[in-house]
Amino acid sequence: MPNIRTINNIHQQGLACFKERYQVAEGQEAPDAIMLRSANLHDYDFPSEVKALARCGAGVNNIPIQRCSEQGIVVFNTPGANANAVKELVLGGMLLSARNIAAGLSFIEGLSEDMDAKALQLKVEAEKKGFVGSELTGKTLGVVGLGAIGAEVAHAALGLGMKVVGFDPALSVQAAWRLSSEVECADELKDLLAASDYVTIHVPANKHTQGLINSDNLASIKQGAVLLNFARGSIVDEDALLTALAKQQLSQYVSDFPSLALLKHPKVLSLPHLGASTNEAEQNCAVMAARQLIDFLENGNIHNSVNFPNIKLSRTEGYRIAFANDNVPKVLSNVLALLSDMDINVIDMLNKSRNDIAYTLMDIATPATTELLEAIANVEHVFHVNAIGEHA
Ligand SMILES: NC(=O)C1=CN([C@@H]2O[C@H](COP(=O)(O)OP(=O)(O)OC[C@H]3O[C@@H](n4cnc5c(N)ncnc54)[C@H](O)[C@@H]3O)[C@@H](O)[C@H]2O)C=CC1
Ligand SMILES: O=C(O)C(=O)COP(=O)(O)O
Repeated sequence: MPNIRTINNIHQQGLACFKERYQVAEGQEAPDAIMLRSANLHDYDFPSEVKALARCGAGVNNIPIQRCSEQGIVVFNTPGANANAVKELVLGGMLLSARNIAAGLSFIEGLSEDMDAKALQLKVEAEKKGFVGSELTGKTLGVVGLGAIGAEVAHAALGLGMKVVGFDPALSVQAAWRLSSEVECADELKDLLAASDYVTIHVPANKHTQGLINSDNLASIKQGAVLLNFARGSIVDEDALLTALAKQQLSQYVSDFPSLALLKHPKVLSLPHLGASTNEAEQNCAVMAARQLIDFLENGNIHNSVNFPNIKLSRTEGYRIAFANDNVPKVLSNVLALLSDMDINVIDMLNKSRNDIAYTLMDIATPATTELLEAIANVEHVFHVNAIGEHA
């Protein structure tokens, strides 16, 4: 029976997918796979049994991908499964800032309950002029990153009557197909910043996007623009942000990632990383992650991995083995020669590669023995081998 260790709060519907065929628990011993959300695993010691990690969500900056690849651990995420939830909160963030909602709420919270009804009404009507806002319709939204979330935000903004400019030089063909032709494409990030009343960031956090919004770029931003960050804190350089707020270049920063330097800043609205925290998104992500893990553990198939190639080999007959190796010549032929020497017949086979990693699924006529698995593991450049399901 395979073991699943959970970290973070994983939606019950996702856990229910494993039925009684699996042992699933927080802190489960000898886990074949780990399911998690935002927990930081950079200093985590992976037990030797771990074959897969499933991030119930989009961002994988909390996972040491390179180390996982080296240890043959397949890392999955759930692209698009929480995009709608983030989109809705981004709309909320724009409205919070456009209509002074947070300031209005604190004003009301600060009123004394000792007032009579008439005094309350007079006070409200007298003070509301301090909270006059502006409308989103007719304004320009700049969307940095037009993947699953960026595209949804762009479409919702068009629906509100905003003009939308996007920037995404690495946009996938699939994502481009999803995008409305009404989204204008900026050639440079600076062009987007110069044209937008609101700028929202939807790129992954990695070494290329660290400090993507910096003093150089912020110098181009339209005077008084609002910056929204529901992607990751590291994408915005904090010193540059504070300077832009002080110089009124930016009128507000709305962020899902509170930081000590910004906590009490009057022009910063921070939320406690709530973008994907809806029942629907948590369920979508957990169910998708669980299904991907089950197909991997039971069939070796890989769908939505961030480090291994996608692969799907239908099960017909025989006994399945899977192995991963450095993506260099001769490994496959060496493994096939070994099978031939051991008089083992191959019924079906699929080999895929991605960057430095090659991965093979093979259905053989007889159950894989420990001797066979050890022999494959000893082939030069093979770094992981596994018998899928019941074997000898
Ligand atoms: N606040 C929250 O709770 C959540 C935050 N996120 C964050 O949002 C990020 C994006 O999520 P998705 O849209 O689902 O991912 P996605 O992978 O569908 O889209 C990301 C897009 O960013 C583009 N991109 C990458 N580098 C870029 C750059 N330098 N400039 C412009 N575009 C660039 C890519 O080409 C891709 O189209 C996640 O990586 C995660 O960090 C995701 C979900 C929830
Ligand atoms: O999916 C993402 O990238 C998120 O940031 C969501 O994080 P969470 O699952 O709510 O901890």
